[in-house]
Amino acid sequence: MSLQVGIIGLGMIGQDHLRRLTHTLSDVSVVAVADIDRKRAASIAPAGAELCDTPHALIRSQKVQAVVICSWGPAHEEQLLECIAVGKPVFCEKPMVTSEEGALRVMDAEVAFGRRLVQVGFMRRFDADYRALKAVIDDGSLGLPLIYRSVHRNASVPEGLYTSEMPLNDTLVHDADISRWLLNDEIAGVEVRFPRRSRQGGELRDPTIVLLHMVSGAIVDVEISVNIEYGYDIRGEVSCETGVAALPNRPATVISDRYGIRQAIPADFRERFIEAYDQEFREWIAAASQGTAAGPSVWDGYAATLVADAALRAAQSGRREAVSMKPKAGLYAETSR
Ligand SMILES: NC(=O)C1=CN([C@@H]2O[C@H](COP(=O)(O)OP(=O)(O)OC[C@H]3O[C@@H](n4cnc5c(N)ncnc54)[C@H](O)[C@@H]3O)[C@@H](O)[C@H]2O)C=CC1
Ligand SMILES: O=C1[C@@H](O)[C@H](O)[C@@H](O)[C@H](O)[C@H]1O
Repeated sequence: MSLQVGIIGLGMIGQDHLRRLTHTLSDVSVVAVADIDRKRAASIAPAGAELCDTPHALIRSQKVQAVVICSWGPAHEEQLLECIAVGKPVFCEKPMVTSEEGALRVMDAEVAFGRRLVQVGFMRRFDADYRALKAVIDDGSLGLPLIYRSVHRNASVPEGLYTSEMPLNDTLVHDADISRWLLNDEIAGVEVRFPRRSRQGGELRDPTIVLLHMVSGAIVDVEISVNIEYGYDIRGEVSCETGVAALPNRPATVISDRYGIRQAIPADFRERFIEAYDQEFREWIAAASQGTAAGPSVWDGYAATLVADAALRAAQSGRREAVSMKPKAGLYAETSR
């Protein structure tokens, strides 16, 4: 029987995930939806799906075996805690939560439950190119990783809705997570620098440079630019002791014509990571069907939250700010790597 899923939040990414769960992937059916914008939910709900008045009603619905959370970040904690309270597997979009205290509450609840239920939406880990890059680092043929450059460029962000804090507490979480995963390391400290401001973003403080100091001593430098205009551009390059491994540009048709040689650039994350999101959900469906979760865990969501908090502090202080994690619970021993 297919996994009966309920989706909370049917905005941009919720609709994209609804499409893949209803049209692309197998062994799954969307049986319920909820959104504080009821009209939106009603207009988007697939035929036959229950339109729930609240996330609470969706999570408690007898029909729903597993939950997908695509609401705004500040709503995630309450919804996650409720899923854990009823023992339902849950996929939660990033950011997992928006405070360290919130991350610890979710972690305590899952640890007390005694089994992993939560997968966090760090889709880069499911991307074939990032997986190939990690395989090269892990096989050790280039020696130890020393420096990782992570470039994260968005064509644009919604004016007025995307604030100057968001490069650090919304966008950076992907680079922080992929750095930990690629380098098999944890983040010990964070520095933030602001280069010349781009005129593209109006009042927005953009771009941003973040240095992530890893426990091993490796350093990650992250460029976050959110108004680059030409497309969505994600790059990564790992300098190791005896070689360099780089993430390829997205394979796309190369056009040669009178303007030169051109390769299309993805418009946004939905296009660039379309297969990664599909694979992320394939693996989620497989684990949730067994009543559990795999992939990026609450521990990883907690790590990303601490890094976001440290980055916000570092932006204020101009200094390196420490990231200090609690000891890892046994439940998360097998995850992250
Ligand atoms: N992994 C990824 O690449 C991406 C992740 N995201 C994350 O997904 C989440 C949603 O982002 P978007 O779809 O871009 O936002 P959005 O604003 O387009 O959609 C959010 C939807 O959730 C609903 N909502 C908000 N609070 C709610 C609540 N308490 N209960 C029920 N419904 C609620 C809103 O009415 C709206 O329909 C965010 O956490 C965002 O960071 C977004 C884009 C890409
Ligand atoms: O999660 C995402 C967005 O919320 C965020 O705003 C973008 O910067 C990221 O690239 C995208 O993956």
